Amino acid sequence: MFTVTDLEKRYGDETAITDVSFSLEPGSLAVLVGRSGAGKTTLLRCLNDLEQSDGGSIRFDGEPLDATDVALVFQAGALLDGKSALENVLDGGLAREPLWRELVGWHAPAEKRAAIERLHAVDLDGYATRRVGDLSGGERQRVGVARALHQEPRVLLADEPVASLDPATARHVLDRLAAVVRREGVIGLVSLHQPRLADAVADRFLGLAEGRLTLDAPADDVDPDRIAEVYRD
Ligand SMILES: Nc1ncnc2c1ncn2[C@@H]1O[C@H](COP(=O)(O)OP(=O)(O)OP(=O)(O)O)[C@@H](O)[C@H]1O
Repeated sequence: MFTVTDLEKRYGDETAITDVSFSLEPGSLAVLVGRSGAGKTTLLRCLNDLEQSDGGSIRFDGEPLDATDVALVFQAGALLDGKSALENVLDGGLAREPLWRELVGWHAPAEKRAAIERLHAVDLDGYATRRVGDLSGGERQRVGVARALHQEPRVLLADEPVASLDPATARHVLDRLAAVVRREGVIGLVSLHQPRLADAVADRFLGLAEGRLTLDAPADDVDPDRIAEVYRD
């Protein structure tokens, strides 16, 4: 169980998030919703250790979370365009490999097999040797998901992973992400701005309003009116 308790983050005098507490189960995808400025990115950055929180705790099965347990899905633009899809995914596992292997571009066969399996999981069979710079937005975003999975995280985070995609492509990327989260028993937390898409993939909803958690419920118990409330002034 992934447990966040009383998390707080301030920027100077401004409180970005406060009193944020929730728990998430392995193998489920939680969707984080909220208006612009509600604190979604701040929360995800605190969970990924990109920001130092000002209070509260983040634990996994009662133990403080190790930064290597958490992976953030790279935005498509953060991938290395000149490298192949497979090389970008392999980069996700660099922490497990000696530096010299990366320098000479040689990866252990087991790592390569695992990386190819990650590409398969996001429907990118046959794309291993394609240059990422030549892929479409949806394909690149799926490489980003495969790369994050190759870190073998316990917690997978994504900040608006489909913001720049058309609705059908966005749905496909999210469906693949949800499927691997469920199959691999990872804890998934993604922020989304499109309530319809959120409804299609979420196992649980978290909603932030002005830095406070105002919604935390299984998706089956949340109707569109309840989500609209999170966005209300
Ligand atoms: N580095 C920063 N320095 C100062 N204030 C910040 C910083 N980052 C975020 N904030 C403030 O914290 C609050 C929460 O911002 P955050 O980016 O987390 O919101 P968000 O819900 O992700 O918004 P959006 O949907 O627009 O991305 C906002 O008031 C924002 O202006």
